[in-house]
Amino acid sequence: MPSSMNSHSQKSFLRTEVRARRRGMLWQEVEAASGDICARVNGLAAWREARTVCAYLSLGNEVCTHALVGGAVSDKVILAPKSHDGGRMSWHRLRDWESLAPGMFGILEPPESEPAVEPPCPDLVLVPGLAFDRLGHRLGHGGGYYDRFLAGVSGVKVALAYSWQIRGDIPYERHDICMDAIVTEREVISVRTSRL
Ligand SMILES: Nc1nc2c(c(=O)[nH]1)N(C=O)[C@@H](CNc1ccc(C(=O)N[C@@H](CCC(=O)O)C(=O)O)cc1)CN2
Ligand SMILES: Nc1ncnc2c1ncn2[C@@H]1O[C@H](COP(=O)(O)OP(=O)(O)OP(=O)(O)O)[C@@H](O)[C@H]1O
Repeated sequence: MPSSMNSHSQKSFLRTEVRARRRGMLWQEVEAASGDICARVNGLAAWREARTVCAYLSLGNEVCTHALVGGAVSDKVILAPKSHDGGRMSWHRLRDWESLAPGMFGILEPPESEPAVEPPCPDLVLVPGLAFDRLGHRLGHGGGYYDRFLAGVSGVKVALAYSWQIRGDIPYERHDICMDAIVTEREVISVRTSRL
């Protein structure tokens, strides 16, 4: 990446590269790695002990959260987001998979009948992203959705990523919120061990 770029241009440059690589993954790769990643999440005390979890619902070739989240709806309060204009998300109880329908961005969202939980106060948040570094910096799609939300969250922030999404060259800015851990198919990267 050209080092003369400012962090805004560097982010756009990296987004294009990472999106293309992720779109090129085979579904078998997505499934296999997602299974390994979710098994690692299941092994974390922070996950097992969490009563309320804010979880992203995966789209396309993102690390698939459907099995992990679907398996937890009976013993945790799972909150899933609805995206709104202006980079904001509201969080709604996920009760059953059948009631979900694609919303903005084509991502599955809870129905209008499910009221927003405000504030959501999660013990743990499952965070999506395009790329991360080992210090917990995150590159997202650029809407500021997760930065805005996470700025007010005190629960443990756990990102899910393929090991190739861990890089040393993530541009970051003051508003970017760091992850507490990043779980890949190969390892759990604990940025702040005390929180896991
Ligand atoms: N699952 C999920 N929910 C999220 C995010 C996210 O990254 N993942 N976002 C985080 O900010 C916000 C929405 N922003 C988004 C912006 C662009 C794309 C997108 O273009 N995704 C795919 C294409 C998906 C497909 O295959 O149809 C891509 O990366 O190629 C997704 C979400 C809020 N909710
Ligand atoms: N806490 C915040 N309050 C207000 N604006 C914010 C906040 N965090 C980020 N933003 C704004 O959101 C925009 C996008 O930020 P950034 O490029 O870091 O997004 P991202 O983390 O890649 O996106 P996303 O969270 O949607 O995946 C920026 O213009 C930034 O100023």
